[in-house]
Amino acid sequence: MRGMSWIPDKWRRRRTPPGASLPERLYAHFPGAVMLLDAHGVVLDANPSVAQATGHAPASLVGQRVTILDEQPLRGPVSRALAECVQQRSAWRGLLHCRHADGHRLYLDTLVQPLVEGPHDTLRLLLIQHDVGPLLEPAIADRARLGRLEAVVAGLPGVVFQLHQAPRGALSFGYLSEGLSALCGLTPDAVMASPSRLLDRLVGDDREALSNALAQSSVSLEPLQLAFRIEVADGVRWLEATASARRESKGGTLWEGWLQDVTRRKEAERRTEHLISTDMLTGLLNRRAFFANGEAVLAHAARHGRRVPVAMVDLDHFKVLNDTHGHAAGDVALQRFATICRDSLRPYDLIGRVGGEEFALMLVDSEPEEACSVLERLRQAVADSELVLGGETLHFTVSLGMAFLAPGGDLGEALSRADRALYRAKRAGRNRIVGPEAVT
Ligand SMILES: Nc1nc2c(ncn2[C@@H]2O[C@H](COP(=O)(O)OP(=O)(O)OP(=O)(O)O)[C@@H](O)[C@H]2O)c(=O)[nH]1
Repeated sequence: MRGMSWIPDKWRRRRTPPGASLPERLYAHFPGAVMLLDAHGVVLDANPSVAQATGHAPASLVGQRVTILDEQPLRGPVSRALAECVQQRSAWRGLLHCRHADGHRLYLDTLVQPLVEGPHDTLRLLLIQHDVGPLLEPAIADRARLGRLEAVVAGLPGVVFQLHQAPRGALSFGYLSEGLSALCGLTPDAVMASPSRLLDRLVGDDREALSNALAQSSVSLEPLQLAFRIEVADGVRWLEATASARRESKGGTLWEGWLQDVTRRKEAERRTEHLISTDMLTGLLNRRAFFANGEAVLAHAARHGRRVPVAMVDLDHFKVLNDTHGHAAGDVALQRFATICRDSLRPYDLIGRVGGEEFALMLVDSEPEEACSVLERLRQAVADSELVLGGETLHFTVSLGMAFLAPGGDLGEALSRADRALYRAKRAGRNRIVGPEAVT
C-alpha cells in the first residue's frame, strides 16, 4: 500500500492507466474511502472515494491527522478507534459518528487494520470507511421521534406502564416511564427487574384488591381502574391505575395504561365522607353511616356464621334535664355519653346517633355473654359519671334494649326488636338493660 502514493491526480478522478495492476485498480475504484495512515493517524495517502465520503479532497488530507474527521478532534471516536488498533495490534471495526467537511454528521462504517509487513517495518494503518448514513436514515428518524416521545412521557405527572401477566399468573412490567421515581422513590429499571419491589409496598388489603382487580380484568378484558395505597419514604400515598387490557397470543394478559398520584383527591374524598357520615355534636356515626357500616359488618359476620349483638340506647328523662338545665347542658350530656361509649367499646364496634337522644350500637365479634357484660359496664359508667355545669354537679342514666341478629338477618328488624326491649326497660324503671331477643 505504501507504494501507491505515486498515483497521479488525474487517476484519482477514477481513471486508471492502461495496464494498471489489480490492487491499483481496486484502490482507485473502491466505492469506500481508503486511507493509509502512519501510527499517529497522519494520512499518507487517500483514494478518490474519500472526497465523496468525507467532503475532503484526498490531496488536502495527506499530511493531516485523520482525526480531522472527528466531531471532537483528538477526543472523538476516530481517535479512540486508532488508539485501540495501535495498542492491540489488531483490527478495529465499528460505526463512527464523524463530521463531513461541510459540518453535517456522518455515519461511517469503519475498519482500521494494522499493517506490519516485517518485524522491523514501521507500523502503518489502513482505514476503510463507508458512508452508511442513507441506510440508517429511517432508524435515525425513528430514534429522534422516540427521543421526543420519551421526553414527553418523562415530563408527564404520572407513570405510563405496560404490565404483563403470564398464563400462570406471574406479573412483569414491560415498560415503566421515568415518573415512577418521583411517584414512589423506585426507579423504573429496579421495578422492571423485580416487580415485587413495587407490589410488596402495597398497604394492607390493597395487594389482594389489586390481584382481584387484575384477575377480573384478565377474564373480562374490561379496562382496569383501581386506587390503592403504597408505602413511600414519607408515609403512604394513594395511586390509581387506569389501563386497557388485551389478550396476548400465548394466553397472557397485557395492560397498558397510566398510574397517577391521587392522594389529594382521596384525602378530599375521605374528608367529605367523614363530614357526611359523622354526627356533628357527638362525632359518632350518623344514622345513614351506621346502617351503611352495619350492613358491611353483618355481611362479614354472616360469612363466618356469627350472631351480632345490637342495642338501642336512650338517655333517661332527657327532656327534664333539658328543661331544667338548658339545651346546652343536654348537649354536654350527649357528648359525655358519646365519650363513655367510645371508652367502653372497642374501636371497631359501631356506635351511631340515630335520633335526638337515641343511639344504636353494634358489637363486632362478641359472644352474647361478653356483649351483655360490655353493655352493663357502659350503663354503669354513665350512671357513675358526673357533669359539672355552672358549679352544679349533674348525673344522668341510660336505658338499653338488646337483640341478637342471626346470620343473614335484617338490621332494621333487629334494631326494632332492640327498640321494643328498650321500651320495656323504660317501663321497668329506666337505668337498665332488657333483652336480648333472638332475631332471624
Ligand atoms: N340538648 C339536646 N336535646 C335534644 C337533642 N335532640 C333531642 N333532644 C331532646 O331530647 C328530649 C327527648 O325527650 P323525650 O323523648 O320526651 O324522652 P325523655 O325525656 O328522655 O324521657 P324517657 O326517654 O322516657 O326517659 C327532647 O326534649 C328533645 O328536645 C339535642 O341534640 N340536644
